[in-house]
Amino acid sequence: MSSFPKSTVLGYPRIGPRRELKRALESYWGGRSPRVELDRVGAELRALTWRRLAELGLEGLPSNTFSLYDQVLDTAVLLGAVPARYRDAEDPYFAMARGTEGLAPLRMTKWFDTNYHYIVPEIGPDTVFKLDASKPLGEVREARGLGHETRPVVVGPVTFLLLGSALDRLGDVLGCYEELLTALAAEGVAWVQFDEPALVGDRTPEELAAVRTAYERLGAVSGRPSLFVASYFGDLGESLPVLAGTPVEAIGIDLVRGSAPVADLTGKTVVAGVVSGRDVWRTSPGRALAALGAVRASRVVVSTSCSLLHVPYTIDDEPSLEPALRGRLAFAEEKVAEVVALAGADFRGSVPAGPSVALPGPVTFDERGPYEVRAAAQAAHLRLPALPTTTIGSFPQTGELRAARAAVASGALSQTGYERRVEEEIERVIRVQERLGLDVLVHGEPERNDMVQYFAEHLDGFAVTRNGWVQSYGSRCTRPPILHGDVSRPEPITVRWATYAQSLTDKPVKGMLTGPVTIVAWSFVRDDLPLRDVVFQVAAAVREEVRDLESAGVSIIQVDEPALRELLPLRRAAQADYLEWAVAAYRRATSGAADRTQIHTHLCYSDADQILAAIDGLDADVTTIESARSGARILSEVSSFGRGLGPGVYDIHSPRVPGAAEVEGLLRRTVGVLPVERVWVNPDCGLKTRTYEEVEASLANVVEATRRVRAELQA
Ligand SMILES: Nc1nc2c(c(=O)[nH]1)N[C@@H](CNc1ccc(C(=O)N[C@@H](CCC(=O)N[C@@H](CCC(=O)N[C@@H](CCC(=O)O)C(=O)O)C(=O)O)C(=O)O)cc1)CN2
Ligand code: MET
Ligand SMILES: [Zn+2]
Repeated sequence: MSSFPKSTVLGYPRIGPRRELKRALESYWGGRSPRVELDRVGAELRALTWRRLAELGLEGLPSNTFSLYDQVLDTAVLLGAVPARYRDAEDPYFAMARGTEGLAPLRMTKWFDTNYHYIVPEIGPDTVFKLDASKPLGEVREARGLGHETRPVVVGPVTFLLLGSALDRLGDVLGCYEELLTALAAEGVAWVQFDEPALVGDRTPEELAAVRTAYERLGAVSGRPSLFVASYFGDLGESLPVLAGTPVEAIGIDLVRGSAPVADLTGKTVVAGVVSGRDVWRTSPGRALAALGAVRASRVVVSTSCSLLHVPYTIDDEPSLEPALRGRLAFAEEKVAEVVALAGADFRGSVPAGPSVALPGPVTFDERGPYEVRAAAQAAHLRLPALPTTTIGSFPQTGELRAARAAVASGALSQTGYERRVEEEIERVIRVQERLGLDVLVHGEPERNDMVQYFAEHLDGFAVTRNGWVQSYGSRCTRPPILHGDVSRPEPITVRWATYAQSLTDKPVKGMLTGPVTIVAWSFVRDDLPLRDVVFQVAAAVREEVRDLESAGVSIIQVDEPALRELLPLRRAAQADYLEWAVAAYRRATSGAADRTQIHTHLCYSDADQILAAIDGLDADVTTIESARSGARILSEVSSFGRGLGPGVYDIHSPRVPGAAEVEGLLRRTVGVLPVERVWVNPDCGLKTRTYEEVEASLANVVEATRRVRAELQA
């Protein structure tokens, strides 16, 4: 058995330093380039990654970390878990990821507590697992052709099945994993990495037994490669002794989120994640060496805390960042260099650092009146019809708008010219909504590159990047802002666009803000303050914006919190505390509004179930949530809120235009469950990724469906 190389990373970005993969994918999907071109770009990106990692001196190179869409979807394909309805599609892989005309895609949801989304495996009792190892084998061979020996990375059986809610199929799936090990051994592969992030969550005794069964069976495969089970995003807790009791040779432990295990792991290799894959800060050598020194194992390998998928490629691509800040930063390439440097240091006998102390957060206090009082004041002021229709905020982000922003950055377009362009777009959005007959209008958010980055650009304490793209799902990326100092709002941010929009119409226009939890969740955040203190600073800035919008005459203000669920700690023991301060921060941001100002909030993930009480606690006058795909279940659960509710009447993630009858059906179901006077009618989420053609057709049907249901109410 070969020993584990002394330095490694658990995974690497794959979208390309200039988003080459995004462009190749979108060009292929749009029919503008052939499949061979997409495959050529993929091969080039893989070669670039291996070459770079080797140049930086990393010894243990991973493979199969590339993906054309998502590594969980790749695992489903590896195991043959392709639902029958996709098998005849022209391209089953992308059909599962994105759907086709007439075929809805598989569900997509957040990867643990990150802003990365994976495709949820659909596994039923009839799923026939059958190994197709062409991708991992292909990457191993491809790397070898380039002179690199690699360690293929595959989502492990327990995590894969838990994500697919099908742990009962363990016995069947293990057959495929056994075959995979045999195939990799035949290829001369020395080590294989199974990612098991699900093991850092609370696991039942049955689930722990599944871990034991899985790795005992895989450990018994004769002639197999050495097994490395990687955990990340937290502590293994009760899963660690279970794993340690199986024949796996190496265990990956997140020493940034988690702490060094007290257990003696003699006999095992520990792949110690001391360089964070979740932030962009340089690693403190003292802290890292102390963490490494505290591990008791036969061999300690230096690694990242998780895949580097969640950070941008390199700070070399950010020449305009302030030098003082730059010096504190490490993106993927710089983190690899840190791993290599730490692996070259002698860390035995280093002393553990003292634990950091959390400060108590500010308490909430409410100035707003009780809901009944607010609702009456708002009704008198707004005079809305029953079943008011509205949208979630953004309208299509056209290529023209993006190009205009790029032109400002390059100096080809003046700031005034750009602002005029934004105003034209706002006017277009207002006219479209008036023509459609919507009741509560939005300005469409054309001035925003992103609902978080835009605010970061206008707040002190944040820096933004030029090329710091991180994959969010498929070809979609974000540039998470860097929250590095105390946050404050030098001047109003959205007021001029909101008042401009309101000046064009007699219908109420909603002001549109992003909430403090979401701004922080979708940024890279300083680590010298407790997260909640940072969130409260952002809440104070949002609160000022709410007040200024109100003073400018805006009578409905929406404060979005789509990431409220995402930051929920993976362990139940920590959840109540998080939810308490997150809700308090939201109320801090919104409770400066007068009773007659209507506060809306928006959340758009189907797995809201676990945080319903917290959503209720936000105390928003109106809550719009995703529901078109999750169905009636969510309706009955939110019916107890006792305030306004807008369960989405159609899914905006697909280009499909819902028929009026279909929307009418959903709406009838909604008013069957919720008191009609509290129901709002809206799509599931913002419309920025759609085209005007799709949006106008869909919204026309929403308005028509609402008209039909209203007519009956009056009858
Ligand atoms: N931060 C964040 N997280 C989120 C969401 C969100 O809206 N924001 N929504 C959920 C789903 N996730 C999403 C993530 C990204 C996108 C998305 O559409 N991203 C855009 C980029 C948005 C952006 O930053 N746009 C910039 C830059 C656009 C650009 O590509 N510009 C060109 C130049 C312009 C041109 O000529 O086209 C370039 O830089 O090369 C702008 O509009 O200004 C993309 O990948 O295409 C959508 C949803 C959950 N997480
Ligand atoms: N107001 C935002 C929008 O409509 C909310 C999006 S939630 C991901 O785009
Ligand atoms: Zn949304």
